[in-house]
Amino acid sequence: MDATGTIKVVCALVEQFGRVLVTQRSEHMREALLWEFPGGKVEACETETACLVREIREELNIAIAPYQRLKPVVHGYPGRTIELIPYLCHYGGGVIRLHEHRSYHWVSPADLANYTWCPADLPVVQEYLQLLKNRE
Ligand SMILES: Nc1nc2c([nH]c(=O)n2[C@H]2C[C@H](O)[C@@H](COP(=O)(O)OP(=O)(O)OP(=O)(O)O)O2)c(=O)[nH]1
Repeated sequence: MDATGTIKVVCALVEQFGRVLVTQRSEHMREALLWEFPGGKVEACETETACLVREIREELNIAIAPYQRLKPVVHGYPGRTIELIPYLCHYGGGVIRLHEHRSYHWVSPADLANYTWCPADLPVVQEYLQLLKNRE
């Protein structure tokens, strides 16, 4: 959390074979059953990328290598505000085992718009689609 009370959350856009990994929050989590890019809250004495690597290993059992930070999104949920910080990541090995999430999909860019996203993720999806267009 920073001085304004905003909660810092990092999330990973893990890419493999032209698809990106998306996860569905479980019924027990806040924002239940909505889709997100996996990640979590940054602890006080941890870098963003170290946090992301740790969270993805803990939640999904895979290794990742973050390589590009995207534009952070500040979003107000009832009672709290988060700053969602996305990173493009390479998949670094391991077999996905879900420890917290309900489900996961490897999604092609054209299908990203069909998911029911956490509201904070909508600008991230838009930026990612734009970035892919510029890569062509
Ligand atoms: N990991 C992740 N969280 C997101 C995304 N979009 C989004 O709005 N969030 C929200 C959901 C949660 O409110 C918060 C992340 O918190 P978390 O998953 O680490 O923990 P939590 O709130 O479920 O659980 P708690 O520790 O507060 O009880 O950020 C996203 O793409 N990835």
